[in-house]
Amino acid sequence: MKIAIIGAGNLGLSIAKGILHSNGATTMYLTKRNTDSIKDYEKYGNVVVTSDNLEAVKKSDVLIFAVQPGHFAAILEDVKDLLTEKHVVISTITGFSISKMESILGKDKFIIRSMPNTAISVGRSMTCICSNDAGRKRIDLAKAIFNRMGHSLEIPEEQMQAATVICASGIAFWMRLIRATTQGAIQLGFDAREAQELAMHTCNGAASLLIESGNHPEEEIDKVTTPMGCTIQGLNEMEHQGLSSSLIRGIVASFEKISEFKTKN
Ligand SMILES: NC(=O)C1=CN([C@@H]2O[C@H](COP(=O)(O)OP(=O)(O)OC[C@H]3O[C@@H](n4cnc5c(N)ncnc54)[C@H](O)[C@@H]3O)[C@@H](O)[C@H]2O)C=CC1
Ligand SMILES: O=C(O)[C@@H]1CCC=N1
Repeated sequence: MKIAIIGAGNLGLSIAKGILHSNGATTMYLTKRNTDSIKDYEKYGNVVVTSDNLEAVKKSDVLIFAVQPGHFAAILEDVKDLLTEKHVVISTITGFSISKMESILGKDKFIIRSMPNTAISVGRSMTCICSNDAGRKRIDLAKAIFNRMGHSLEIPEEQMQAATVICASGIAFWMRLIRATTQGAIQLGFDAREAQELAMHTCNGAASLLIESGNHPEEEIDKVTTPMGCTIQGLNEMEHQGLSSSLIRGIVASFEKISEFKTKN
């Protein structure tokens, strides 16, 4: 697979790391306007670093765009005449609709809109995807690419903003929960490094339990909560203080913000 990542910034480089981690490409082009900070990637023999988007597009089949929303239309205009039947266009751009991409590239192009998260760099992204009509022919290819770097789910385009909140911003939300747990563990006497180790591996274990068993979280909670025990005591206190409510409200506030962005653009 010949992949180009157009816009090797935070997310683009996370994807590049995920692709390298999973041996997911025969060649990979990484583009950026100023390439100094990413030249090191050329130490991987199959990686080409360049500021020339046109060269990257010509030499690649799968084009993953990870630039800021304000730059995307102009870049599509620049490359559109180079697109052929071999190309699959995958956008990771927040709030940029498929119809907007089609209006620049044409409806006949294979277009996939995706929302990965930065855990793609370690092969653990939750990635939501959707496509235009033509792109349906390449949706399995897109899923295969993202499944090598985590888990993917096809969703209707209307849910893409909500998926951004849950999956992309979600990394930040979960980080805060892990940090808060770490702070609690330090207060109980662990040193900072151990406290984080306990917090993050417990978090990993909890998610893995659900992924592997298919169980509802409450089924797993029931197994841990001894009647009159310490777990239910802690859990109820967290709920009295608004744990679930605060998470839900934060998610809704984040969605309101992203919806505002959509209206403005
Ligand atoms: N950071 C995240 O967790 C997520 C970000 N996104 C989306 O991904 C996109 C990129 O976000 P970030 O990586 O955070 O931004 P960023 O600013 O770190 O990266 C964008 C990169 O594009 C490069 N660039 C600008 N113009 C270019 C051009 N003409 N040709 C080639 N490269 C060019 C910039 O030099 C920069 O390195 C955004 O649209 C964002 O909405 C989506 C999901 C998650
Ligand atoms: O915070 C943001 O607005 C962007 C979208 C998803 C991740 N970062």
